[in-house]
Amino acid sequence: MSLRLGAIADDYTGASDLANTLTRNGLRTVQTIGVPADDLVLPDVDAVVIALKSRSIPAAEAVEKSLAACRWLEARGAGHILFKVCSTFDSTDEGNIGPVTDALRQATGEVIVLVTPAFPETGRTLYQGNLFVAGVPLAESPMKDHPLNPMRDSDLRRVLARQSEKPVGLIPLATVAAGDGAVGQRLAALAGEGFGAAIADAVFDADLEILGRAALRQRLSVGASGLGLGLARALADGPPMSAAAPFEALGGPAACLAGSCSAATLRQITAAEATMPVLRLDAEALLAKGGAVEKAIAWASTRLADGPVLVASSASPDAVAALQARHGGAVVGTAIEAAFAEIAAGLVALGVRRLVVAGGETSGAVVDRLGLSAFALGPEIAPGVPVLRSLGGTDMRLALKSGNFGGPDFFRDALSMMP
Ligand SMILES: Nc1ncnc2c1ncn2[C@@H]1O[C@H](COP(=O)(O)OP(=O)(O)OP(=O)(O)O)[C@@H](O)[C@H]1O
Ligand SMILES: O=C(O)[C@@H](O)C(=O)CO
Repeated sequence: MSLRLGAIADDYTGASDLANTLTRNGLRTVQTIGVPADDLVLPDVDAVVIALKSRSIPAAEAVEKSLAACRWLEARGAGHILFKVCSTFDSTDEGNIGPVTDALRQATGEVIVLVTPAFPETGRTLYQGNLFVAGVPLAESPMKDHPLNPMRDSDLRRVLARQSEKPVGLIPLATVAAGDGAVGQRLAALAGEGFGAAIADAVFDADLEILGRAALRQRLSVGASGLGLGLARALADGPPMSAAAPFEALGGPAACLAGSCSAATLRQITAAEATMPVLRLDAEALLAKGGAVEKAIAWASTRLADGPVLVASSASPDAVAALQARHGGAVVGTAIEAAFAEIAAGLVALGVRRLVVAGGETSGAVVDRLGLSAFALGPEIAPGVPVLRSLGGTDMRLALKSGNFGGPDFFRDALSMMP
């Protein structure tokens, strides 16, 4: 297997989002959970997306895991490495996008790295280095209230510079519009001036096609699914495909778990109440570890025979802030993720093989606890969210939804595509 593209994703939902985009744009792709074990048999593919849970861990650990993934991909011949970050650039002033980019740049022998989280299909666009989410500046979007990495600066040059060893420059939209040659010249000029990274503006998929071609002249780039689209279209032999083939039906009980507190997930949970039983977890009770997990599994066990259920801890920004003020943000996040991991294990013990999980960190905790090692890509449920089939181990169908992705009826839509 000699890979055309190797990707390192900083969370599991982001990895399936990217793998979906690569697949739809003509690259046969598989998603692995961490660096694959030597005995994991992978299909013949053009691209591997290694999913890490490295977005919100200490920067040094994120660097170490990302370098290990890079070494594995390069050993399989990956011609280009994409570090997949969130389309809302989720990170803090301590990292981890900057430190990982610096380390990968050095490991790949690059001088400067093209960076763009633009993903127009989901409303993420970049102009003058400023990120917009559905037309709203990042710092005014719901991302300003994220439980783990509130984003309160829309200028990504400043955001990335605060995390980086070297200054961060800009590839303005006018340069992008002038073509991949102009982008290459701008990168070379910035490198000559000592810049280590350049934020590239992009508003339309056509901009990302140009950036994909320019990025491929380098060993490394950093971005979200939009850049994945550009890279895949430049690398693929065939035309984009409209839809991946569905997997065979699995049947049996199905469940949804939501640990995401993103605005889209909150709306989706409310909508789900019309179509399935919903258990809203008491976050204080989960932290108290007084049997809340066991009660949630027992609640599900009496309902699963009648149809899918949804278990959610999701809360409004005010409630999240109040809980974090009482216990500390990291303590809260880790405890709730651990609770979801145990609930997922309990559901699988009850026979659940079809599972929808909302939230990147939540998905990471669940998938790790279930011991799943890789996924094949199925049809797209919503932009950025494919149906996944586990490879090796227990046969399962999953959907790992990024917090802000999906329409109001996402949970119902996902289950209908995972028979
Ligand atoms: N009621 C709650 N109060 C505080 N924190 C919560 C609550 N419920 C869940 N959390 C935590 O909030 C975090 C949500 O992050 P997660 O990545 O799962 O969702 P997201 O950020 O919306 O998704 P994505 O990263 O895919 O955009 C997790 O650490 C989760 O444990
Ligand atoms: O890029 C995105 O927005 C998503 O793939 C993601 O990474 C959310 O966790």
